[in-house]
Amino acid sequence: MASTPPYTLKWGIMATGRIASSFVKDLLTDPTTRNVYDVRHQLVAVASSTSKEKAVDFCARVKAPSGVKTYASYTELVADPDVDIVYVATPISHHFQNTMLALEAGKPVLCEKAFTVTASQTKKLVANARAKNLFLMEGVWTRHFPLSVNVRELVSSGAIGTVYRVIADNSFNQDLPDSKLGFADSHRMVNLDLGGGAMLDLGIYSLTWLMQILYHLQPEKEKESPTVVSAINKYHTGADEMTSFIIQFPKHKSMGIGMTALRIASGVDYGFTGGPAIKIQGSGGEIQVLGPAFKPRQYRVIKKDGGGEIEVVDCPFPKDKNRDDWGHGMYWEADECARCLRDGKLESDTLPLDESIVIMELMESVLKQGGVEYPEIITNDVYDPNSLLNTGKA
Ligand SMILES: NC(=O)C1=CN([C@@H]2O[C@H](COP(=O)(O)OP(=O)(O)OC[C@H]3O[C@@H](n4cnc5c(N)ncnc54)[C@H](OP(=O)(O)O)[C@@H]3O)[C@@H](O)[C@H]2O)C=CC1
Ligand SMILES: O=C1OC[C@@H](O)[C@H](O)[C@H]1O
Repeated sequence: MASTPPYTLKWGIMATGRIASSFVKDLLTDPTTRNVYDVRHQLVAVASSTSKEKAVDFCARVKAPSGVKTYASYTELVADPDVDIVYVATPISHHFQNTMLALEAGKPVLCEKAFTVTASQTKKLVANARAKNLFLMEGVWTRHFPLSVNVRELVSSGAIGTVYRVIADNSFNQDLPDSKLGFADSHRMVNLDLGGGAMLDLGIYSLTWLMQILYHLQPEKEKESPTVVSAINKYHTGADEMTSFIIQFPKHKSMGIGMTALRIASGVDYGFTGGPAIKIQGSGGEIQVLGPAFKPRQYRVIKKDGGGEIEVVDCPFPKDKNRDDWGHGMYWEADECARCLRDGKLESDTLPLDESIVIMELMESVLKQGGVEYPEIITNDVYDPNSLLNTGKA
């Protein structure tokens, strides 16, 4: 246990949707329930682009402590001097303009995945954060799980030899009769206006598994950006509903095979009975990761010379009994933000900004090869504080 008092990070929450609620409930859990003693979190403000009532209702829903400020605009939130960092929890379509709004107001940002709709937008966010000396991170929570940390360490230690291939799938079982999916056409999962489609929302997790092993662990001097080929089936809205891609690292002789789909599932029971959705294959063995690619719960290590023995490691998500037994797993990325801000770091070593740019370039290429096109208002990379995406008002 640390003897100095924990560093407190004061959060401002932009948007009041589903993931904002899960994230804030995680912020409000006691960090010691996950054995964290060096940092803690305080919710200071919540903003809805729609109305103050929505922000007030949100606070009630997450059982926020009294005194949290509520705003009816994102502009008011980013101007609040008590806010240390802004969490952007809007649809993907809005991330570029909303993150820029916060950076322009001098606020560090944690922005939900996918970072943006285009690579050019991500590059502009990164350039702006760097120019202003502000912390910025893409919110790919899975990277910060102890499970991911353990698996990366295992691979680095050579536990399964040289890794030559990673296979990862993140697919949702949303098939309905008449070629329909279980989302209304207006839903952010399939609506092009909101950056919808399997790749940006779910495929990013498959790509995360490929990249955190095959790219992130490469020594800095040998970092090799991969080439990519893809195949896409489109939904009737124009968004991608089934997307597969192969990334290749010629110098390292390695490949990653990524899949995502809205119509079928990632195997029976996310791999617990039907085979894992993530396999990390090396010259000396294999690591299998079980559970949904965005929230896996177990990994298995099978060594070539292990005589058939399988090491099974469960990685639970700590819950806080005093917060309705809540604990989703987003607190680890929040802890990472707190440690970075405490230590004066402008980016995380776990998901560096240059890596987010490479990831965004890959996703853009995957979608372009499949002919997916998003509307101009959400691909535009010119910041506009008065954009409908910032004000919510036409
Ligand atoms: N890390 C994870 O596990 C998950 C991450 N996500 C990511 O989080 C983001 C938000 O997803 P989610 O919370 O499920 O989405 P929701 O639709 O539930 O919420 C989005 C919120 O954004 C705000 N918003 C602003 N403009 C619009 C608009 N035109 N249409 C809809 N909402 C708008 C709204 O809040 P308000 O009216 O208050 O401004 C709304 O409540 C996405 O980027 C998604 O990829 C989503 C789910 C899981
Ligand atoms: O990020 C995500 O992970 C969990 C899914 O339920 C959600 O749709 C997606 O946005």
